[in-house]
Amino acid sequence: MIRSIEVEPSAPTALNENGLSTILAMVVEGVRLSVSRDINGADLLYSLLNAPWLQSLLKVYACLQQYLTRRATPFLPSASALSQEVISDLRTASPSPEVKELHRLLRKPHMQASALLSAHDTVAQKDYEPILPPLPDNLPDEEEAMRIVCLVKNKQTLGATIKRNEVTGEIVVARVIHGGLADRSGLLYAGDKLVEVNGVAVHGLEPEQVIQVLARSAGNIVFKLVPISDRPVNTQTMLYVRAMTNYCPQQDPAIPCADAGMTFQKGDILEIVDQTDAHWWQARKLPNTSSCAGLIPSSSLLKRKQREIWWSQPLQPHECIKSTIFFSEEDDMITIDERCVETGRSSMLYAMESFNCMHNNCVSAGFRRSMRLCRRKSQGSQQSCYTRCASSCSSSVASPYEDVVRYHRHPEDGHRLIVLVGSSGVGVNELRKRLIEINPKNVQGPVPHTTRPSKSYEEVGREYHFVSKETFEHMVYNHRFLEYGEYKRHLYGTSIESINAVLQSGKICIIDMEPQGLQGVRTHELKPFIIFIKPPSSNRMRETRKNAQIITDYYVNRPFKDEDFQEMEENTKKMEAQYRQFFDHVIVNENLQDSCVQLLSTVRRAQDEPQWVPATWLRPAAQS
Ligand SMILES: Nc1ncnc2c1ncn2[C@@H]1O[C@H](COP(=O)(O)OP(=O)(O)OP(=O)(O)O)[C@@H](O)[C@H]1O
Repeated sequence: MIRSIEVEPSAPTALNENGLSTILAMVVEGVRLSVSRDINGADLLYSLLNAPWLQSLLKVYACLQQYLTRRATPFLPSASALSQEVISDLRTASPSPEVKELHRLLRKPHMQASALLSAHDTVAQKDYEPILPPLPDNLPDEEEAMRIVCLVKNKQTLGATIKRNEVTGEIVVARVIHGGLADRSGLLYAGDKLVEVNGVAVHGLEPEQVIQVLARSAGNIVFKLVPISDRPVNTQTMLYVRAMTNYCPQQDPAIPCADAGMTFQKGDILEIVDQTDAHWWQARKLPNTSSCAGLIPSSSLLKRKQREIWWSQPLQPHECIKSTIFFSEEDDMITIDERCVETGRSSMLYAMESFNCMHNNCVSAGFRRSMRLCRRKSQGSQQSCYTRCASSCSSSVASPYEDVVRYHRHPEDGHRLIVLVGSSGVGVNELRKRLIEINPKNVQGPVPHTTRPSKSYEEVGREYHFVSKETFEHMVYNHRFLEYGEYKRHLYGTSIESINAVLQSGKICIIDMEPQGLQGVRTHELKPFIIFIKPPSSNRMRETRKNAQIITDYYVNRPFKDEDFQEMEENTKKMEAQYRQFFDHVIVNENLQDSCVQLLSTVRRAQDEPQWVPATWLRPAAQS
């Protein structure tokens, strides 16, 4: 017969530190009575309630209850010293089993000075709650509600800026910098009115004079302030951006406080932690997120300046954007240096044929000697090949910050396109070729298109896709080429189809291209990972390129000359200055073998590890 177990009702027991145990004890007693009355299931319940693990849990619970009501204070601040004392006493004590066990326990490595007890002492000796000075008791009744804030000065800056209200003469906290001392204290807020700093009345003082008072203070800084009534709440979510321009607060006359500003360079990933101010955001530079944030101009502020300068520039035909713009005309503060290709003046001489890479389809495709020669010419003379213009070209150029997200390629997704960029002669082709040679099953270059007739030893679709001029021009018209050019009246180009063909075969596609084309290749379909190849110092170049040959217009190559190294260095600097924001990784090609290893591991990481990519690549619908 199943009957419910009845527990004698009793006066409600407060659930204090022993409350739960008491209730359970009563339940156990009730169940015990039920057992004696032979109620079905009571035996089981009784044994469950009496189980040792339940009793132990109750003890832990009771301890935690006690802990919640009491402040944790150390019994002594030097447990490790005491432990050493006990160990030495135990050596002379009678060797009972208890003494031996205690001795053994205290000598265990985790109890010794460097571990548990030492950690205990470090915590015990810290004073986490500095005693604040008592509130003055002679505060007049009519005075506004004041707050006394005491901050303990350390090596860190205060992390707050102040300004003076020119009408009232009041000194107000202008902004509290995220992660700074003031912010972490949680006691100072933007808008708080300062009344006194370390006992000095600040009304009517210049902000610089207040700073001097602060600088003089040693130890604690005591602020007397009228708190702001409505604290602004930062409800914005964290935003990550890639800087598309350089910024130096020290050269920015418009920044409210240069010392609170943060320098950044093109390509830096920034975590925007506060956008409350429409003009001045607070940001941290990744990967160092533990640091205090700094002030940076907001996107709209930079855009406005860009637009002002845009209209002051004469329009240049056939160019989407091609300008070197300065934020401040006087002092050269922010260089916004964008170029969205599509230049129309010169045709770049393009590919002829491979002279040295005819072994198989994988290696021969795309290694075009004459293309490298033409690029060298185009780099030297500032000419450019034709390149594809991104659909979002003008909008992305206008954005000083590009929204980015972490992208971790799913193993079933297509591989990311690997793009190598570098000054002519630096070793881009050599590295690309070697990567394909050591990984022919996994890595491949795209097969270029050409309008020239095929040679006897060439196979359709191996060295080139041989197409008619009409077909080629149709492809140009439909933006199907990443790069194309003309050489000896024949057209040559790298098409998106040929890249997709490699990617769809499940291989990693690797290309090299002129930096002017990077904007056009940065699409969500290709998700390119761009690697910049840099030369080492001229001296190291001289040493490492002793036996290297630079390709020439003739069939015979020649050794490198000092002028080549110099030119390479200059071109590298120019490329970095202009396109650095697009580089996901930089390899200094000093030792060829090391560079190959580095390239291989970088390519793997690009495919298998999370990377920052433009947010529009994962939300293409948002692309405008
Ligand atoms: N780290 C290195 N150490 C020694 N020699 C190198 C190194 N890297 C490349 N080389 C050699 O330098 C020469 C030029 O390299 P490569 O042809 O790859 O240049 P590139 O960057 O493709 O330039 P271009 O576009 O002008 O062809 C080649 O002979 C190559 O073998």
